[in-house]
Amino acid sequence: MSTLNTSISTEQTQREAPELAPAAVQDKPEETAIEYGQTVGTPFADDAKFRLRDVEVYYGESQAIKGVSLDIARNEVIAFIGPSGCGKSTFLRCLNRMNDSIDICRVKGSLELDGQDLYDPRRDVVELRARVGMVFQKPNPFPKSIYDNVAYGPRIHGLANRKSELDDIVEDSLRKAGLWNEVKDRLDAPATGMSGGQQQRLCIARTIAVSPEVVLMDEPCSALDPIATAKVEELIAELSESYTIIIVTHSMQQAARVSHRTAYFHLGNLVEVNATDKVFTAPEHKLTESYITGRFG
Ligand SMILES: Nc1ncnc2c1ncn2[C@@H]1O[C@H](COP(=O)(O)OP(=O)(O)OP(=O)(O)O)[C@@H](O)[C@H]1O
Repeated sequence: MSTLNTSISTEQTQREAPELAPAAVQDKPEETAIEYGQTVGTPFADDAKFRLRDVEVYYGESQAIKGVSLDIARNEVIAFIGPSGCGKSTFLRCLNRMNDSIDICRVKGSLELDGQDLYDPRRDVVELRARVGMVFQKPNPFPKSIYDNVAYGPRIHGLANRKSELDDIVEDSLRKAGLWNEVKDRLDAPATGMSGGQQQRLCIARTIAVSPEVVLMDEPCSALDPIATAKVEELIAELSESYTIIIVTHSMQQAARVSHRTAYFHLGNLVEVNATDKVFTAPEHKLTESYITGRFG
């Protein structure tokens, strides 16, 4: 087990995905490892924000997550990658109990945030989702003004006593989301009139306005053009200084640019977790290697 280096520079975020090393795949665990739910690499961390053990998720009778154990360290950026349907989003949604809203979904296993049971029935889920915020694939601003989108969370959580305090939170959140200069003169304009990339950064501002500890991102750039994507990726690097960030992405280049560790999922199993450079240059598992070299997925 090693302590993660969780600092990441803008320069790192802008680098290209490293060249793959397909020759280095001999003597890797075969698919049999998956049958036993073993994960190769470094799934555990010294400074765990999330401690997740033997997590299983079912939709009715169908099992989507098959005994996944993983630590997510404080202030790390971890990317979840894998073929479509492998369970990345399902596992991500366990972390702020978004799956609770799906009637047929059952979550089993031990899931802890800061040593406390995430699924304790006494837990206030609204408070949990403020601590563990989420940014979705498609920007989903409320049909309100730019200001009110960001002020919404702080208002319902009672984070500001006076209008001036709320103004400060809105400005600070928009600055952190790299949006302040673009919108400061039109805070009363409808958010739906912004570009897609601006809307996504507004959704990030809305998420961070309630001072979360963790930000979950489910393919946050899939609806964005390359320029808007680059801005969001820069933002992820900046936010990683203050927050734990977990990002689901179909873009291996994006995972390579933004994350410290990468977790590779396959058919509901967590196959490999390693430092991102290692996953993309010298993966330990044959399935990871097959995926990153484009043999499937
Ligand atoms: N609401 C749901 N009801 C029933 N089954 C679901 C539901 N959501 C997901 N599943 C199933 O769970 C499995 C994992 O889906 P999930 O969306 O988590 O995968 P994913 O890796 O995020 O896929 P993608 O990359 O396509 O978004 C799939 O077989 C999917 O069909």
